[in-house]
Amino acid sequence: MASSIDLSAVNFDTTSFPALKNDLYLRAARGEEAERAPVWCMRQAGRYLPEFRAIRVENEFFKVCRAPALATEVTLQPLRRYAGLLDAAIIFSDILVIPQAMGLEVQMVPGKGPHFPDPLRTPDDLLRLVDRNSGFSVDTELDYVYKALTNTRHALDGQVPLLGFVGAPWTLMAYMIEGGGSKTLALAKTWLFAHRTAAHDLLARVADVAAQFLIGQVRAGAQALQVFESWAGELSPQDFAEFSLPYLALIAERVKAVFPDVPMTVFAKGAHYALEQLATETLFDVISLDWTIDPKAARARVDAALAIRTDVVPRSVVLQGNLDPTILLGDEQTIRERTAEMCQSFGRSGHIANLGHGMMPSHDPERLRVFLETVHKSSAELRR
Ligand SMILES: Cc1c2[nH]c(c1CCC(=O)O)Cc1[nH]c(c(CCC(=O)O)c1C)Cc1[nH]c(c(CCC(=O)O)c1C)Cc1[nH]c(c(C)c1CCC(=O)O)C2
Repeated sequence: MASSIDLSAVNFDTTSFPALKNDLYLRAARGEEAERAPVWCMRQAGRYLPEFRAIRVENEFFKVCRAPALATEVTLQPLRRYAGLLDAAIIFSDILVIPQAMGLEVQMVPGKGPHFPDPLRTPDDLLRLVDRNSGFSVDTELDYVYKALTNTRHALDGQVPLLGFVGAPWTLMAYMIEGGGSKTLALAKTWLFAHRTAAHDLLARVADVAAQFLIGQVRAGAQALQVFESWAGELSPQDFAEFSLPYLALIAERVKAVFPDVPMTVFAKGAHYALEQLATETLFDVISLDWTIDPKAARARVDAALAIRTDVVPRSVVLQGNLDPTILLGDEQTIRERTAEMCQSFGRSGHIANLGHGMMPSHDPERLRVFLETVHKSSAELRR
């Protein structure tokens, strides 16, 4: 199967792209009226799909990220399988391409996840990172992601919009110091409380790269952007306010200064304590929720926070989410019920349907189809 992909059949022309045929996601993300909630899934391309695993047999994870034809192929796999059911494509890549570009080695260990053989240990290790001052160019280092985006945008032929993404500074810092996944993030959090200046230095450098990278992704063809702060929930509200929020806000500000009309989503997993701040102190258009918060409560809190802010330009904030991904391990009847309840709970507007986190390798692809079909049906009924 993998060998049938022609690696030379690529198109890197960024001057013209096919016309968009389904703009439901973009309209919803901008807070415009939509006939139903658009739907897509985090990790919609991944190991739960046999066609993805088939590609991975012969191709190491980062090789797929770096070969535009392969990245395009796996990005399109869920679009093909769930024809007409997904309203967005997300480029196949990883948040860890930034630490790699900044000079750290990252391996993807089968069955274990990401592994940094030589992570940052002490503030002195910051000298090992390359940045703008050492002649490093984001656009050169990460050009392979731009090529994957451009080629994928052509291959999509306007079926749905193409999303680009980055990892947020705190989450990337945590990986760069922990060297992989961790239960407590004790090493990374040591920096917050023992090396506070170095922590801010690192966060600022990553934020700078992330903002430039997102701008480059739009130039390459991304039509909307998402920032993943997957480890926000490990921070107290006070520490989120110091070590995460300002960098999220900075990234959105810098991208919006160049591309004000490109919708931006923030997914700060576990940080529902910060909903009000995300809504009023950043320029993100969409806040993505995990499943630990009731959508109705989230909507009410965001709207209340926006209503009392008379000092900013009035804006609406769209919510994305938030079905617990493990519900897709349940029976079809339960998936239908819980998905319909979720749609109802988000209400008749301002919702992009998604899971509260990514697809898991143990998911049955047919259960995801039930979720997608149910969103189409219940959301349209709700708005009729
Ligand atoms: C934390 C994080 C990472 N990567 C990402 C995040 C943020 C989202 C989240 O919180 O889950 C983001 C990501 N990673 C991947 C995508 C592709 C696009 C999509 O959503 O379909 C996206 C958006 C592919 C991937 N990234 C990874 C895979 C599986 C690796 C493989 O094919 O062997 C995929 C499809 C590997 C990866 N990459 C990362 C981890 C922790 C792992 C291992 C996780 C696992 O075992 O499922 C870091």
